[in-house]
Amino acid sequence: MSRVQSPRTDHSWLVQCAELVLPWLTPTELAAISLTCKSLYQISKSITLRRSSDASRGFEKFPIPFHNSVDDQPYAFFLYTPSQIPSSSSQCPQRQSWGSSSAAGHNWAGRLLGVESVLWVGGSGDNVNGCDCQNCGEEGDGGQRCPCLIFYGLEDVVSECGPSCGCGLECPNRATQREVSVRLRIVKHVRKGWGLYADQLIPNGQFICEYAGELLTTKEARRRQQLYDELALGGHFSPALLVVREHLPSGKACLRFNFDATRIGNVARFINHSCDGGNLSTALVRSSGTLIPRLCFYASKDIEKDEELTFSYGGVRLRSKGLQCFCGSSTCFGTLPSEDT
Ligand SMILES: C[S@@+](CC[C@H](N)C(=O)[O-])C[C@H]1O[C@@H](n2cnc3c(N)ncnc32)[C@H](O)[C@@H]1O
Repeated sequence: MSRVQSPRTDHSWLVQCAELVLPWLTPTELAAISLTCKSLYQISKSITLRRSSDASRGFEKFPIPFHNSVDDQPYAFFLYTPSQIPSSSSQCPQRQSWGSSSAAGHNWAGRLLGVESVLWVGGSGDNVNGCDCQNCGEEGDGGQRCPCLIFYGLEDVVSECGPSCGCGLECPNRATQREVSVRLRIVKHVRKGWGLYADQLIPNGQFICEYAGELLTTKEARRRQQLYDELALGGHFSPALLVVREHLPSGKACLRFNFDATRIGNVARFINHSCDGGNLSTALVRSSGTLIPRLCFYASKDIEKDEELTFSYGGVRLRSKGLQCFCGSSTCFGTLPSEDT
């Protein structure tokens, strides 16, 4: 004879399902479901707490918490990728689990469904101390010498080992390909929105992070910029679409890259602008064997704990109605840099 299940058993089944499903929901969906019953309210609350304690969803070395004493938004919602991803719609995920108690400790590619990093180097390989190049790992006057590490005569272009080398992530010439290794937090400012802050002393020259996000075609970047401009008009929307132009020594534009971290990105999407150049410098980093460079951020001076990390978004202000700048520097221009893409 079959027994009728007790309400208590049904309830624990609901809780188990909720623990599996709710981490995939957006904040709006989570808020709606939390209104349905006391148990789901409690689960949603603990998911919200976990989300606000680590923006990186466990992908980086240290948790990167949100702090907000301005309003009641506990965290900013976006999908996390530690490195660039191509933007073709079939490869970009619509959802990513975030806020489950067992979220940490997995390979990121597995959690960002359907997406492979264009620069991900899996496994450490046999030759963990350097790449396959003849002189890799030799100590020269200035320390490590590797033919893969070439400066093109321009301060802001750097080359690292990449997929065409036999080395793994431990190679000293892959400094920008590992996790974010400094302690950071994300703090809300009443006028600038969220910003990225140092949670430790960061020495001059230290690599901070790359600008990870979707790599767009220029056509798609233009389409999105139009959309973002319209959304920004209504306020409460912070686009994170960055266009990088690589110039030939002659000064003529040579290559253009469009990185969009608005929907999918990493912590770099929270770095605000400062008209005085801030405390970060940028470099385009090329890994041998890859075509697309990555934009990387380094400390351009010693940065104190609790200091905001900022850089200059550029010097061009083409739009007459640019957004107001609140960088607070003595050289503040009044409006944010803006350019039609
Ligand atoms: C890449 S996002 C930076 C993170 C952003 N504050 C957020 O809340 O997500 C760029 C946007 O941040 C805001 N922002 C950045 N720097 C600013 C500044 N100095 N003054 C005012 N707003 C700023 C603008 O809305 C800009 O479009």
